[in-house]
Amino acid sequence: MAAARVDLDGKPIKAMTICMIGAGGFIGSHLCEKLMAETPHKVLALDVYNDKIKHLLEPAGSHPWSDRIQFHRLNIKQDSRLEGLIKMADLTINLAAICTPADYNTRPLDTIYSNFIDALPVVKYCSENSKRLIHFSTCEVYGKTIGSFLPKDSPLRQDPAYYVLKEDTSPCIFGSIEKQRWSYACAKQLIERLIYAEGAENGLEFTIVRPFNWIGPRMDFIPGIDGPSEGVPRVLACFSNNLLRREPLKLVDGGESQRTFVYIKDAIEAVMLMIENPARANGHIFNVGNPNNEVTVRQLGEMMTEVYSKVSGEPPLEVPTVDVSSKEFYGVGYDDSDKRIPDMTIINKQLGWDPKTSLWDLLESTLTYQHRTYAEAVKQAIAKPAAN
Ligand SMILES: NC(=O)c1ccc[n+]([C@@H]2O[C@H](COP(=O)([O-])OP(=O)(O)OC[C@H]3O[C@@H](n4cnc5c(N)ncnc54)[C@H](O)[C@@H]3O)[C@@H](O)[C@H]2O)c1
Ligand SMILES: O=c1ccn([C@@H]2O[C@H](COP(=O)(O)OP(=O)(O)O[C@H]3OC[C@@H](O)[C@H](O)[C@H]3O)[C@@H](O)[C@H]2O)c(=O)[nH]1
Repeated sequence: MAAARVDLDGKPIKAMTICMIGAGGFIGSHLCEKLMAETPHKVLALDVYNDKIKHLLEPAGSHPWSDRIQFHRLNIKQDSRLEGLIKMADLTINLAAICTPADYNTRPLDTIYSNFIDALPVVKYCSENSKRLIHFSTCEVYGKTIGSFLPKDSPLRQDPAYYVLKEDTSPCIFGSIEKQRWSYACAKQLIERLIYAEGAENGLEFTIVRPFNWIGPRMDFIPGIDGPSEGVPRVLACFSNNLLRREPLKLVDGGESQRTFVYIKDAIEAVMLMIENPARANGHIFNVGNPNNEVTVRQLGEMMTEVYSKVSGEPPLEVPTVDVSSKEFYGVGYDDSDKRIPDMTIINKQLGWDPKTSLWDLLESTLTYQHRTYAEAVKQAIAKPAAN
């Protein structure tokens, strides 16, 4: 298996050691799984939690990859082991971040520290030790589309030039400072600029990834089951929680915002190409999303209701959705990206990557997982509310 691996230019791929920061999260867990199952690479997995990668780590010594993955429980905010681990690796991948919108306006300081200040030493150690860095940014750096500022009935709103998001030409458009929603996007933008400058001035070999709503199994948590009862995760987990509890799905401000969703397994293929094709990936910023999977949040809710009914065998609620204001749901300072369609030209040209999975198919496999993993626990929690 390992001997046959070649890169996009037909050259053999050498086994490498990867320092993966935030390896215990949603994306990290899928990336670790893929690296263990299909490559000879070693992973130094850094995180404060490891629940989502426990199946790869335990029981110790029982997997064919046991000697290729090592978990290091550490907080990159304050841990002197960080530089040593980066030095031991050929490549560092930084996924660590606060990246849940409910936090951006309610914990703006933690959000800014996590996405900018805490990422600084990682960039510095990579630059000083001449180590390659793949840094996870976000599609939120684009903010709002130019088209959103046009009059509602302007025909220009139909012109892709006013809404398709391109790495090298689209501006970054955020709301005013009191709209603290943008604390995250702004911090991510500044760390992107810093990494880019390290590349330009000090020769840092970097790749920046801008994920566009990657979704799939193990994303976030179900409140009161494997996360805090009052916690507000991202939309996939919010809607899954509502479906599992047979509650109407809450549509923020009418559910009019639009998103494109990409299946985590498709997106991980793109990251693998970046890891194994440094000559094609270095110095680039890549959108990673699925422009064909665009829906409004309302349409997402309707589709998830239909798919969940199919996979669970339960009929949908008579009133499947309810409207809620953003102030009520997220608090003051919330704002939203109106529309997010990634331009795919650069990733397609450099890495030949295209997403494959339709929204219906990715929801079917993801909601089958949600149902199998959580339905019983949710039922028990509902039956014994006092114990929770
Ligand atoms: N999932 C998406 O669609 C999406 C979209 C845009 C951007 N991103 C970016 O991708 C990255 C990963 O996202 P995810 O969806 O896997 O999120 P996640 O929250 O599931 O994973 C992040 C992981 O980082 C860890 N972490 C955070 N701070 C840390 C610290 N100080 N020290 C050590 N570990 C720390 C967390 O414990 C968590 O396991 C983030 O940078 C996020 O901004 C993700
Ligand atoms: O229960 C809910 C949850 C969310 N929503 C809406 O659904 C949309 C998507 O919300 P999500 O929480 O998934 O997150 P967003 O797409 O707004 O941002 C995400 O995008 C990229 C990443 O950087 C982050 O993971 C996150 O910031 C928003 O319009 C939100 O208002 C609901 O209508 N109801």
